[in-house]
Amino acid sequence: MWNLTRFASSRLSRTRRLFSSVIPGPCIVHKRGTDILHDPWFNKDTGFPLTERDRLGLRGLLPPRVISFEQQYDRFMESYHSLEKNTKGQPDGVVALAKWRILNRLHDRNETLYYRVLMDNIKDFAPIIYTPTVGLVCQNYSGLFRRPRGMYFSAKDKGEMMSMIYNWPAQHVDMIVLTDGSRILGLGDLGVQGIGIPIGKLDMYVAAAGINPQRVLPVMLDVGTNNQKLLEDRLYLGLRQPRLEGEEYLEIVDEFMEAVFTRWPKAIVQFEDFQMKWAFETLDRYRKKFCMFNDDIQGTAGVALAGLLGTVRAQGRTLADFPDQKIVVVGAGSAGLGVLSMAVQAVARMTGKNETAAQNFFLLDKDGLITKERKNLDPAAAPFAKDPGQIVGLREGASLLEVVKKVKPDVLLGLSGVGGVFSEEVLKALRESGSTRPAIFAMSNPTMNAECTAADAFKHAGENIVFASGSPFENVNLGNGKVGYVNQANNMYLFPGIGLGSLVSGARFITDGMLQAAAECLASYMTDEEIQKGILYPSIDSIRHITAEVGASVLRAAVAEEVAEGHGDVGPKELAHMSKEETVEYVFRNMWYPIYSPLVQEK
Ligand SMILES: NC(=O)c1ccc[n+]([C@@H]2O[C@H](COP(=O)([O-])OP(=O)(O)OC[C@H]3O[C@@H](n4cnc5c(N)ncnc54)[C@H](O)[C@@H]3O)[C@@H](O)[C@H]2O)c1
Ligand SMILES: O=C(O)C[C@H](O)C(=O)O
Ligand SMILES: [Mg+2]
Repeated sequence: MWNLTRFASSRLSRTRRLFSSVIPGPCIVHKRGTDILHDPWFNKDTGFPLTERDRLGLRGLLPPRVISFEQQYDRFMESYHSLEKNTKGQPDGVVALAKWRILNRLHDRNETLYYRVLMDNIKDFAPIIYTPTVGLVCQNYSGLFRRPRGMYFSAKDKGEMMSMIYNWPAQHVDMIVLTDGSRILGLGDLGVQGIGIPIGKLDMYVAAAGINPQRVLPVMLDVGTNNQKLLEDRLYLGLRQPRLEGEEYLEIVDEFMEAVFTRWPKAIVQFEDFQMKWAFETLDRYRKKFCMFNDDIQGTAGVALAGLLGTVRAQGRTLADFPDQKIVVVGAGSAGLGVLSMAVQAVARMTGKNETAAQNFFLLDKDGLITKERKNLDPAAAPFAKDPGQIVGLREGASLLEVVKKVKPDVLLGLSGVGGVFSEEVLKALRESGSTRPAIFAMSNPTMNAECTAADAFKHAGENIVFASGSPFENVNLGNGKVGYVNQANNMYLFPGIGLGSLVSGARFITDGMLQAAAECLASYMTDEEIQKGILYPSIDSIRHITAEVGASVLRAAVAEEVAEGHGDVGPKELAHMSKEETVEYVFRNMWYPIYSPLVQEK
């Protein structure tokens, strides 16, 4: 079942080879003159060749010298590096926002150049356009706002959404990331300011999955906010009213979904950073009706499961030992429950036993260990609630320290949103773990919400641990030339491939089988050699390659489950006849790559 195919070490060179052959086709433009210069999709800045300057009415609107794409690229990187130099010593937040601004300005001006620098420098730039800086951007959004990006549907737009959706200028939309801003990373309810998250996620879609940036749409559903500080902030840009609840809330989301799928029936909607009750409710409500998924529940689960399977391998054991792993999950929200559900499914498949699949998993929330004695036990958490007395001395609401001391877990996995809950005492208690190589997953974002830092994990829990965090940390210098490797366990390794595979297969829905295929693909990507070093996930530098592989796995699962309807002129039968290699090539061929296309004026 878990067929761990090893990939050749030439992964990266293969990606480069596939893209080196991209020849840009002509691009039809309906505009002239300054309208072209002000359109970031068509704009080439000083890169317009003289022939195009003549044909498109640009002569005289630009300095005379034509600068090549490579020179423009170098010029941007030079200004970026001098900004780094000039801001040295300033507070981290100031530097991060300055870097975000310079990238955002390029994004606003010239998308081709922006996405090329993003792709080529993804390791350095992901922490700016994505977690952790995107969190800071959302917190300061009302002050940082200069020009809109994406669409805003508010509670005041009820009854108008079907016509509003046609205000979006692009004729085709493939990928939508939608939030209501109610649980932005671990930062809570940020109302309309949460729009930064769909923007950042879609930047990752373009960079990692090669989704055409002309076909993405970030969306904010503004149903109010319960964040008192924002309600009192005179600069706040969202609705100044408490969040809609119950049916009133669902009516807004229903209306939005109907509008989107009426205009773009083949679009995919990713729900992102919804508070738990709406995350589960909307997933349940729409997943059999529309092509959609919830990234925090489903994307996170696959990435965590791949990491958990990697951990078993890192202990020198076989995957058949996974059901014996004792796993303590801290955080019983949308992410924590999503992870446990997928882990339980994996155990049930491996052992053939459903009833006992959750027995080695322990779940805690803000009130401690969840047992069957919990008052108002959330039905979603019920399958993981322990029988009190099942483990001597473990009572309802036991603290994390008590649980770690008694259970001696192989894995401690945090999705609580609370920085530092893996305290020194808890980490030291993990030294008594039954595992030869305990694992710590401090998955909450952004950095200050991580359950512990990488340095503390290696210092207190021991140097032989495996460590992963949701936001990036530097590797830890353990002295004597030894390095504590830091993995980034973030759903960015899966959501782009889930979206891409669904898109190019023309999936009607996103099934459990497709999500499982995505997780298996990620789990099997790493070689034994890498895993032995504690490296559970690919380098972010190869995110485009892993995303293509994940996309192809998702596509094949969609075909196998008979939900693939085809894409463009490739029908379901042709998809079904493709070999594994052909699906990967097909996915690569469908990935957009930033390169200046010759512009042709529409007659
Ligand atoms: N790394 C990733 O890919 C990834 C993916 C999704 C979510 N996350 C992060 O996970 C966190 C939680 O997301 P969510 O959607 O599940 O949120 P949520 O609000 O639905 O759930 C949070 C859970 O944590 C529990 N909790 C709060 N304080 C706690 C404490 N002191 N001890 C133990 N449990 C505590 C709450 O009771 C709740 O069960 C966020 O910080 C988010 O950024 C990371
Ligand atoms: O946004 C991220 O970096 C991961 C995840 O979706 C989260 O909500 O924290
Ligand atoms: Mg999220």
